[in-house]
Amino acid sequence: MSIKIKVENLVKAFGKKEVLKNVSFEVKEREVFVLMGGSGSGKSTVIKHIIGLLKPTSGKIYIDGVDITTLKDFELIEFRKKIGYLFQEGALFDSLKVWENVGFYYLENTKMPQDEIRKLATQKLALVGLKDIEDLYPSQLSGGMRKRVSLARAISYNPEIILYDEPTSGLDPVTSAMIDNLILKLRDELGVTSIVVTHDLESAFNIADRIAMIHKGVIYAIGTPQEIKNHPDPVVQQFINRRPEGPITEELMKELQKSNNT
Ligand SMILES: Nc1ncnc2c1ncn2[C@@H]1O[C@H](COP(=O)(O)OP(=O)(O)OP(=O)(O)O)[C@@H](O)[C@H]1O
Repeated sequence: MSIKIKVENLVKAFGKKEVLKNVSFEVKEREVFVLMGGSGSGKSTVIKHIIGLLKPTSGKIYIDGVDITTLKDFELIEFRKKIGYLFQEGALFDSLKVWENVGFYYLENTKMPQDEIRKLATQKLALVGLKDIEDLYPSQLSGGMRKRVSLARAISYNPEIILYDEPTSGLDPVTSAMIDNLILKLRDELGVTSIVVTHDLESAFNIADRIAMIHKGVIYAIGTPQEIKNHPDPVVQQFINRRPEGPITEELMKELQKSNNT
């Protein structure tokens, strides 16, 4: 399988704070690649670079062999059509109806008649298990429904790559399982390549072809779900077994002490 996304020596600093110290990984075509790590470890920052919303301090990001960090703004806009992005907080437009949110790309960028866009929105909504909500506004939906509407929007223009930022957070277990199935269905039926940022360990182990753990600004561990389960490193074991005590907590306490003393 060919390499769809390659992140090479990605470094990102916000002011003096270096969030990503040196992140490198490759995602193969049709792969479901899960990125996990503690809060604030830089997962969303990584995927914002892949869609070109952030520019690296240094490093390269290749999509289909093209280094997107060197693209001009108009080239980047064209390139983004390959990529669907499910924002962590959903990011729906409150003043637009559900169908307009889902069909936003077509309303903004094409001359497609409105009734066709609406039909397309209905189809995408059905894919995420929603119906008869086209004319509602986001404020009239539950959190889980809003998340699924965002997902319907992310898949509206049939992207080759989908970046999911915590797709199952705030969802009930059944809806979460449905989203997991949808991620796999998009891979199997449409050949989509996915990067999924998640804290939901059950979902991660269910859907991942490979899992990478980001810690201290680098890719700390990477492998198949089985390899990660059997990983000998105590940091990985503390994380995947949700243990409150261990090296991650100890490092955190040391950092807190250090900042209290300065
Ligand atoms: N635009 C920004 N300006 C300044 N700091 C930022 C910016 N974006 C992210 N950060 C910082 O970078 C760090 C990583 O943030 P990021 O959102 O990537 O983490 P995350 O791993 O996705 O966290 P979570 O799991 O809590 O969503 C955090 O300390 C955050 O405050």
